[in-house]
Amino acid sequence: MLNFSDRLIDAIKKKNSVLVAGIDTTIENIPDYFIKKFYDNERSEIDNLKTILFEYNRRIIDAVEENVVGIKFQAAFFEQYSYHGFEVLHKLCEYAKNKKLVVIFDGKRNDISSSAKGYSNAYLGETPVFGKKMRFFEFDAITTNPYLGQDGIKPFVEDCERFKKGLFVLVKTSNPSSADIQDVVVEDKKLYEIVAEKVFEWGKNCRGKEGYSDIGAVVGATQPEAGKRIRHILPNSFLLVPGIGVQGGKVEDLKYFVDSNNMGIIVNSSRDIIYAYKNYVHSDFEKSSYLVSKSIKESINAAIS
Ligand SMILES: O=c1ccn([C@@H]2O[C@H](COP(=O)(O)O)[C@@H](O)[C@H]2O)c(=O)[nH]1
Repeated sequence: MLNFSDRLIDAIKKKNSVLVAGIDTTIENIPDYFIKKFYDNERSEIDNLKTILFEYNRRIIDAVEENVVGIKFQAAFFEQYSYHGFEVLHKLCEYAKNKKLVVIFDGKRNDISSSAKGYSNAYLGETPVFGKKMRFFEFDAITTNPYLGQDGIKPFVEDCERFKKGLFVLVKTSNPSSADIQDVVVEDKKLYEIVAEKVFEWGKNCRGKEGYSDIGAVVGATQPEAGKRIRHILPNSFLLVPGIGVQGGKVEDLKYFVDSNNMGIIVNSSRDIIYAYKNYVHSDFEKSSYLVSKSIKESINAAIS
């Protein structure tokens, strides 16, 4: 099997898209007509929740697959429904994977090394069970928190090497308070620059045949200045860039995040795509999500070409 970065490059070329659709769906935001269609009074509330959450997101995936290179599943939106949500996440991950989409688990996980290994087993690798190895999820990549340093990251990096998976380490996030900690200056450098240097170190032995590392970084689209700096520190890493649209990140600024080949980024959009029906003339949510994802894909391509 190819390295994660090589698989990602192949998928980008095939789709002519660096857009990733984010699945951040809550039941409250699913259109009433869709809920009515699938809600069955004979079923339990939990069974209705699972059915409707799966059926809505499955249709979103079908609607956008032509325009996106992958799907990013935000853990929080499944965790809020406890293990019922995780059952749906499991099915959706498999569904997207069968469509040859790159699937990312956005869980921002990490801990001390023994616990980090548990996370990595779950989402990237295998979990030992009664002397056998069991694989529970088929994600291609995961987002991680760098705060615990190298021993927390190592289990993930080892599984990336072993199972040809990818990692996106939080370096500079898109939220308004990201400066509180990430911009703190330590010995003339901002903390996020030091984290980016660590990402370079952690990823320098995990390169695919195209020369890109399988260990990348999350950098918010709302942070073009940081994007420029981080690209300089990480010339051969993929940047996962969330924050366009609702959060205020501008597609035109993506030119600061790409590498010298105008490559090396994937760009996430969640709410603009999954709830496109709210802003669109089409009452049909699938058509709305299709049209919005097509338009975002085209505007990104124009901005980085
Ligand atoms: O810095 C970060 C890291 C992660 N995210 C996640 O991306 C999506 C963004 O959703 P939109 O609806 O497109 O704003 C969401 O899942 C965040 O948790 C981020 O926004 N910024």
